[in-house]
Amino acid sequence: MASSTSRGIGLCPSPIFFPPKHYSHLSRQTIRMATPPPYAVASSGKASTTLTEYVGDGGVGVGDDLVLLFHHIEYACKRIAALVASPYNNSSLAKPMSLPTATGSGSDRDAPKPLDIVSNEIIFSSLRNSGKVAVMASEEDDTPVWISDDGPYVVVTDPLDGSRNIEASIPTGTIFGIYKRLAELDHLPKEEKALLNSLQVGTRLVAAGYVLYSSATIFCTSFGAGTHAFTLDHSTGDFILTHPSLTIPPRGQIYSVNDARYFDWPEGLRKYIDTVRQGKGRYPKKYSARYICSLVADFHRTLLYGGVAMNPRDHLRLVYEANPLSFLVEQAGGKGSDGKNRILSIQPIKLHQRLPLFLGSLEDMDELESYGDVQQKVNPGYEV
Ligand SMILES: O=P(O)(O)OC[C@H]1O[C@](O)(COP(=O)(O)O)[C@@H](O)[C@@H]1O
Repeated sequence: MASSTSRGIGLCPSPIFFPPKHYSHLSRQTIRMATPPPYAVASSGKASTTLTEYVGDGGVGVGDDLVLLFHHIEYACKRIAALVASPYNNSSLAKPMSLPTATGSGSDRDAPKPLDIVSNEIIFSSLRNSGKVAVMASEEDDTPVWISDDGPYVVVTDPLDGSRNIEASIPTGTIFGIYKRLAELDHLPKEEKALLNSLQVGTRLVAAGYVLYSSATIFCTSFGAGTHAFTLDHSTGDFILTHPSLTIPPRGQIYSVNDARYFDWPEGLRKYIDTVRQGKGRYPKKYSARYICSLVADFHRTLLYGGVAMNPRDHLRLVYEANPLSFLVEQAGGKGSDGKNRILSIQPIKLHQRLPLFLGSLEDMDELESYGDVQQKVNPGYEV
């Protein structure tokens, strides 16, 4: 295990969720039978669609392997949701850890908090238990972890993004992307094939998603046929389909950026922000600013309300954050770019590669990119 983090940190017991670890050998039909029917009933009298049902039956045609894998990801995210909301979150689990191995190895990663590590552990054990994953590449690990030679999928993940907010109970999120294992690399040594499988270009994504841990826990996902969001019903433990076929408005009235960095921005980005907030852009309304400093939360709001969410400096990661979220925004009719290029077309060359990230409504993104010079090159390393 080539991780800088120790597997086996004591986990809080999961309160109510039935672990799916025995499901890996079961068929989709058997899982459906083992899954209790949803209690929630829409006003039409029709039972609501759960994520499990949607993935299994919803016409997405993803195949049994992906159904199983999703079941395990769903379970992991429910555990993380319980953890971030627990009293332990406000104590030692929220404190940053020193990162001796990563620092010593010249790692490009930020110092994790125990909650980052525990979330990573939860995702890892769920992926392993699914029996469907060949390799997991996590923002919390220095190198990808080879799990199983015959796992059909590769999972990339940021297990708990925005954890710098955790002591203040501000929203956080899990981000993941799923690729097929590249069978043509099977003959290579494990370390090599683990890395190359994890560096697939975003256009090869089979599915992606995020889970927002906020006032509601939202599981938003796409299999390449639209973007759909499910809300956790805490009384039943089911994710209920609440936002089928999410479409981002072609134009919003909100920009989302850490504008304390204004004086480190390039001219083009300053001009763009100055223009839209004065209502002098292509859309003649004064824009508002919203910035939570938690990527999943800022992205989720942008998907629903439109506008543009950005981090113009080299900070967010192509593999774990930019690619999965760009896949989702494109599937919702929007755009993901580094300010110049389509994110999904950028070939990753490093696992923890960082880049400027702009995600949002089609018209807002086109207008922003027309300013050309929007990537922040001055990146002094801010303390908060
Ligand atoms: O400091 P900045 O540039 O505002 O960056 C904030 C961004 O960093 C993140 O916290 C991600 O960084 P971490 O992975 O270190 O938590 C995002 O959630 C947030 O959007």
